[in-house]
Amino acid sequence: MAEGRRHSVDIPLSKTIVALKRVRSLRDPSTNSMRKFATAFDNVNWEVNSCVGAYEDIEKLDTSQPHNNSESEHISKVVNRRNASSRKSSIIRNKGSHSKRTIMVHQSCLDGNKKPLEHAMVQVSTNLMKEEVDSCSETNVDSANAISSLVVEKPGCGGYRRITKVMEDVGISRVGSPCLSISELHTNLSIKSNMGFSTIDDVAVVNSNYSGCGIGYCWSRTPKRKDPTVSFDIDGQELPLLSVQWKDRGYSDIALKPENTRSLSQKFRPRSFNELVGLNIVTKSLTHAIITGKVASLYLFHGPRGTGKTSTARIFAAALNCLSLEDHKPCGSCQECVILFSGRSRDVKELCAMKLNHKDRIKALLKNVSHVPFTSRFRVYIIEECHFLRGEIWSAILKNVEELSKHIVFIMITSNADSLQQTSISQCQRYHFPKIKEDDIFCRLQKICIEEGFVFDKNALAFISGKANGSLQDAETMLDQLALLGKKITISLTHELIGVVSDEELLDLLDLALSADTSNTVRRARDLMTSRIDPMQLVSQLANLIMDILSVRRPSEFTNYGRNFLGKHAVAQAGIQKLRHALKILSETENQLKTSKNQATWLTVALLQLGTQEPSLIDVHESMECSQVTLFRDPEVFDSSSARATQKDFICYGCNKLKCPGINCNRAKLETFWRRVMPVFQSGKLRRFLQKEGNLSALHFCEGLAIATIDFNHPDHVRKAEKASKSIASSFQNILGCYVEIRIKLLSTCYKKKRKSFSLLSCSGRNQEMSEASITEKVTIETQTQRDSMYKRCPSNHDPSFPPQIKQLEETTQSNRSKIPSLSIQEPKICKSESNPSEVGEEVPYVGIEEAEIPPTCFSGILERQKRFLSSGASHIICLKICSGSKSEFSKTKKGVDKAYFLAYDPCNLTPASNALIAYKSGDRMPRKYSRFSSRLLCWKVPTLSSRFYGGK
Ligand SMILES: Nc1ncnc2c1ncn2[C@@H]1O[C@H](COP(=O)(O)OP(=O)(O)OP(=O)(O)O)[C@@H](O)[C@H]1O
Ligand SMILES: [Zn+2]
Repeated sequence: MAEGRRHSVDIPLSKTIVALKRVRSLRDPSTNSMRKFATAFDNVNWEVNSCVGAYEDIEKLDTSQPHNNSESEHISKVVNRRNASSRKSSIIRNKGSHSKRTIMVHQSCLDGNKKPLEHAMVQVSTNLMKEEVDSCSETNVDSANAISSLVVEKPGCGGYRRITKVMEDVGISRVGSPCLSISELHTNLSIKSNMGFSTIDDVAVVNSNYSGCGIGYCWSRTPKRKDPTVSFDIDGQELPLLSVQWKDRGYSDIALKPENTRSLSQKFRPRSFNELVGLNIVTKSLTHAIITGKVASLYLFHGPRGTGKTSTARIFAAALNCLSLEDHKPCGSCQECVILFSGRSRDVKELCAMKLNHKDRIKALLKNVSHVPFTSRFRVYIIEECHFLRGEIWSAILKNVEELSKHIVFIMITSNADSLQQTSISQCQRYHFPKIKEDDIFCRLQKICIEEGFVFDKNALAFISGKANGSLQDAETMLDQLALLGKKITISLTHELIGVVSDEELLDLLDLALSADTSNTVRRARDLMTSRIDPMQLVSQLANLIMDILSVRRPSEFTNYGRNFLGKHAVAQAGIQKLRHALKILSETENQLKTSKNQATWLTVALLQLGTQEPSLIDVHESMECSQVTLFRDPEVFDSSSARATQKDFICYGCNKLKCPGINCNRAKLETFWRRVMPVFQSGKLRRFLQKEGNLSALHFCEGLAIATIDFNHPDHVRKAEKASKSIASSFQNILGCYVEIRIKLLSTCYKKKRKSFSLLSCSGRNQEMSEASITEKVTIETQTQRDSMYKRCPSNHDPSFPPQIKQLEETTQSNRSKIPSLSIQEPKICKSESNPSEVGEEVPYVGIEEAEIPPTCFSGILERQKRFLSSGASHIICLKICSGSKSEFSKTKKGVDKAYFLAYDPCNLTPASNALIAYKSGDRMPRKYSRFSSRLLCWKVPTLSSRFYGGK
């Protein structure tokens, strides 16, 4: 403490109090946490000391309060016995669970209880190490017990009262703050004084010279003590271990006083193994360890957050030290239990790994650890977030843990066990804390509601249970918030608070999307996303709902509406396939949304894709029912199967038909597959090369063998691809799980070279040669097929009402196909109306964009118009996307927009059948990368898109 004082800055107490008040106002209203604002105060140690000026301030504030002699008499006894030679001091420490603040009031009333407070000082501690470890341990302080950190030595001398008066004057109250209100302070203190010393809860004696263990205060905020031989006042010698008196006087009630809690989580924090929910195995094992005395020195509690790891660690620590003679431990009422649960045990410390990540600190800890426990049987160190511990710190602990006393127990806690090194955890007894089951969470919430007298709707609780994602803590927090809105917890209130939509609304949206009702899907999705729900949340809700449907978990829980939906979409196999496809799209969309600035739009696009079903690879595999993996592993088998395969018929992936002539093959499906393979290529260079130059033109399966044909336009590219054929094949194999033969093809009659077809085995000399003639023939057929296919799919050929400009545009596009780039087609029309999408559609087919703004309505207008593409059999809906990607890049080029290209979503993956839109700046050349697609695309020139287009303001 002397060390700390050297750095002290004296500030009057009145300022301290004002600061306290300010601290309270800085509290984050959503969490009531100070974490956000704590930094500035982290190392501040407020202390009232013997500074004359400060004391005068206090005197001025209140001199009228009478002193409480009975309190002081009692306390002074303790003081004298404890350390007569030390400077006597009173310390008021106020440490909320998050606020990381300490208020210390030192009082030099050496001799008695009637002297007024003489000194006051606010100390700013620069004893960093100590402070940091202090504050780290504070993060775990149960705020319910925040008051127990109020430590007053000699409260009877009047200083305390004056201070409380000051606090009262500045209006500090307990509500929403880790500080007790003045009335609570008084109440607590008077209870204490009535109960005598043994009933101290909020009052303890601290020697101001005490410098502690070097680790600072533990979560229990127990004052540190240097010399373990100095007997502590509550050491069991003067007081019975299981004091009936205590129980009778409600000591434990005070320690665990539920009114002091700030949240349901704190109030209902479990204090015995029985109260833990969903952790039967863990509790059974730990209880058994205690009963049999087989206590390990190192435990690792890992699992998702909010599943009771910390609570279990505390209960285990209490059980280890519980003095009850019965098997049911912790009893909750013996001295050890009470002290521990009131958060003041000196032998059970909770530390944060982040703060221990320092050699000196861990040294200090291990040195300290070698002492025998103060009062308890076991000294327990609970180390939170242990995945932050550095390797060397782990080693230091592991090295020492065996040599340490048998009475030392480390409990490592983490929610991220994957990041721990195997060597670190090999010595630990590991306990996994699984996610809590929804039913268990539901029961727990119900119990809390009943105890709290909330009126509740069971559906609301069920909904919260599902939303909590296995975290009971999250569920309790949600309930807590709902309870603030009134005593009745209803499902609609829950939806509103949590920002989700009801199952009915979700089903409605899903129904529209699956039925390919484009305009209504867009409208409904927009309604939801503009006012009710965040796109990310909507994706996740939709995905969960589909999973529920697929798992047929809750059909009975669906309303009539839900059952109708099930009847419509989830009865036939095709419906199930569609839902699976939808789930897949949603999961891909979720990833995409994470980096997107225009989430609502992309989600709408994804929803529109739900109606267009493309059987996934899995489906193909299933339908083929082949034992691909075995065949892949066994070249001999492959050989024979390959031979058979060549004689047999291959199933085309594109059209799912045998002997596919390649004419009606669905190119889009191949393109989608090609796109899926891309991320699997480990080499970015190869990936970019294939993406740019290659094109998957065929994929055939037969009994564990797949043959993929990739086209290139230039012999150099073919050569390059040949070199990489092995890795291309293995990437395909990774995805398909079967043997894959890669055939590389030159897509031009100008290059009539002899080409090889490659398989993985080709590297071992089993190349298959294709005749020159066959290649040329196939190439010609394919290009012709592509053109036919594109022409057939042109919406204008099916839809007589299609605007003539588009027809003309398409014709021009066709005729321009050979020219690269073939860009100048048609001047854009400017969107006249932002508000009416249909008007936009009439004015400008497909694209209507105004220089200044791209209102969402315009965009939906685009989507609206694209419905035509869908209805005419197009397989993709393509949205515009800025190609250069980043907003900053756009801003840079905003003025001279010539560099800002607006390209269709990943144009590399477009096919003629995609009927894609591509837009680019007037007068500009399309980037070379995309130019080869220009012949396949319908092109418009568009004026500048504003930044609002992609989510800017
Ligand atoms: N298994 C459980 N049984 C009873 N209550 C639980 C359980 N899990 C969580 N809770 C509730 O959640 C609160 C927080 O739990 P606790 O701090 O023990 O979880 P944790 O797993 O350590 O979480 P974190 O990883 O976020 O620290 C408790 O106060 C309690 O109310
Ligand atoms: Zn006990």
